[in-house]
Amino acid sequence: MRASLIQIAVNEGESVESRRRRAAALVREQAGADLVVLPELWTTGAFAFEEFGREAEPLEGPTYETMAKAASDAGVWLHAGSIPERDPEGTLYNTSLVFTPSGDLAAAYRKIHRFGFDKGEAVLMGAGRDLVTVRLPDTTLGLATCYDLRFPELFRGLVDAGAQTLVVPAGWPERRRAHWTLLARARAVEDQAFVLACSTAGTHAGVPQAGHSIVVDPWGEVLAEAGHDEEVLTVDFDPAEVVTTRDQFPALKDRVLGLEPPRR
Ligand SMILES: NC(=O)CCC(=O)C(=O)O
Repeated sequence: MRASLIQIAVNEGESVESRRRRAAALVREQAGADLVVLPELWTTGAFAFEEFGREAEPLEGPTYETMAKAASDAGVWLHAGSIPERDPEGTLYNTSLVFTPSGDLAAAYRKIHRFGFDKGEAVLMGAGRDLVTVRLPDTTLGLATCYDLRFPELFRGLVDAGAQTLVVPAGWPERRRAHWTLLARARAVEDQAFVLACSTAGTHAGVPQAGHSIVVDPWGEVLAEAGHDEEVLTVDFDPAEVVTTRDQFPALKDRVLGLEPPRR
């Protein structure tokens, strides 16, 4: 299976419309890949909080339309990263879109863990509640977004729902790049799954982005890692390795659930 992670640069000098056109062109260039992945909130930038309300779209808005067409033009499964979605009641969500090679929507995932503590995304956006998996011909994707990477229980939920390839679009800052790489590898090792983690390049809202999109195999080995700037990271992997790893080192079967809290 071939996956291409588009580590697009999100800089303030470029309009959302220009970046949307550029992202679509980059997706079309990946014809021949099985799966193409874009990062989190690449239209606005994940830290450009003031843009969320201004650039929010209905689910089937301009980014949806452009990406559906790009997926069908390229004939690829497309995880189109996430958009600031405005639902019919006016609530904003950080929503990922996955399209089939025919350009139909296969899944939408609203980010569950919002970043920012008492500001930014955490106060501007609503939280998703639903785990989302997507069945591809050769693997099952489990969807998560950026800050979700810090919450292993979400990923265990995805594994329990059948996920074998964990896809994590992000707008991760350079300041915490070491966490990004460490957590991507940790999720791969503990869940015995492929991790495809696609971040942004560039600088927006004064926050330099980490880049360093990364693909990790179920043994925790890094199959490919991008540099700091915009690039397309392409990797070939065998999704069946999830099954062999889980068979040969069946640690997931040793999970003990429902432990008692300490007695005082
Ligand atoms: N957009 C995000 O979720 C940023 C997450 C982050 O910076 C971190 O977890 O650290």
